[in-house]
Amino acid sequence: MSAFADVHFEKYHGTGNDFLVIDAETYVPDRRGLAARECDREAGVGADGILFLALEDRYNPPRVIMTLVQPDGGTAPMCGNGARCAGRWAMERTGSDEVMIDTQAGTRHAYRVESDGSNGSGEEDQDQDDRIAVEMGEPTFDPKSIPVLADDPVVEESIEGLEVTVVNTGVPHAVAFVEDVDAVNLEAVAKPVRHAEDFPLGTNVNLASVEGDGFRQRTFERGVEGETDACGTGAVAIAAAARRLGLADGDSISVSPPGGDLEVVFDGDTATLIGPVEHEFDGEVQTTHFSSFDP
Ligand SMILES: N[C@@H](CCC[C@H](N)C(=O)O)C(=O)O
Repeated sequence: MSAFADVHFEKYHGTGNDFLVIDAETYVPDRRGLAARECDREAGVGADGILFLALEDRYNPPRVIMTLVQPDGGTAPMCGNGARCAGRWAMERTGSDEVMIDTQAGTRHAYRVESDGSNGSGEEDQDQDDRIAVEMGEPTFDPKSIPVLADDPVVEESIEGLEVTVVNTGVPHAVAFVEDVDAVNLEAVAKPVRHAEDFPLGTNVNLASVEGDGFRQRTFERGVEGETDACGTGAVAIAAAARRLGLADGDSISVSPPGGDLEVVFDGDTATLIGPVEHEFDGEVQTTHFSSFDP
């Protein structure tokens, strides 16, 4: 026997990387099924994943436990833009300007970076104009931590015909620097790398090209199994790989995916991801409750 229940969601995006946010207090028996159905851009609401967020507001700063369920039904240990959206969600609920986010990749500090108001926005919109920063930890090139099957760090090596540098920024990323990200068929070059035997858990695949002082970004995401408008861990991966290859100096690196502009700031080797987050709209989706008891 089964019954339907309405589940409230809030839709957020960070530079176009979009998520349904569901309060983890809401009982959703089949999170995988809900994500597969509702992330579909034709049959469902459409999103790059569902963030189930459990707020613990008795702490100061408040804590949030973040679980990202992706459209393929799997969970990811970390999501940079998801964490920025989770940060905004918790800040809206608590009024706090900083929160701690518990992810499978570790606890991350998120905080509001106030807008200087120079875009002429009125007071009411000021909060939405503020950017959200998340401290992302230290990117690692250690093969075992990525994981990638190699004895030494994979730096500018060919995997499935693409010259990549491989780094973990909470999740695995392969980064290829190319002349022009738009001149490459991302899907065609990324899929073989995404599924290469070198990566026991698979990998996300990024293309980057130099633009001005920063980089343009295109990312093929594991779990979405397609290109997304932005990827935060991918932006950090591009910045970390660029520093390692001597393509960037300075502590602040701008990375621009199709959905907007991100900034990656290094303090030593520790990276912070900064960018806009928007609360788009709210709605209801249906979930199915199954019961084995049939009177
Ligand atoms: N969009 C995310 C990354 C989400 C996880 C990734 N698809 C994976 O499975 O590793 C981001 O902003 O970092």
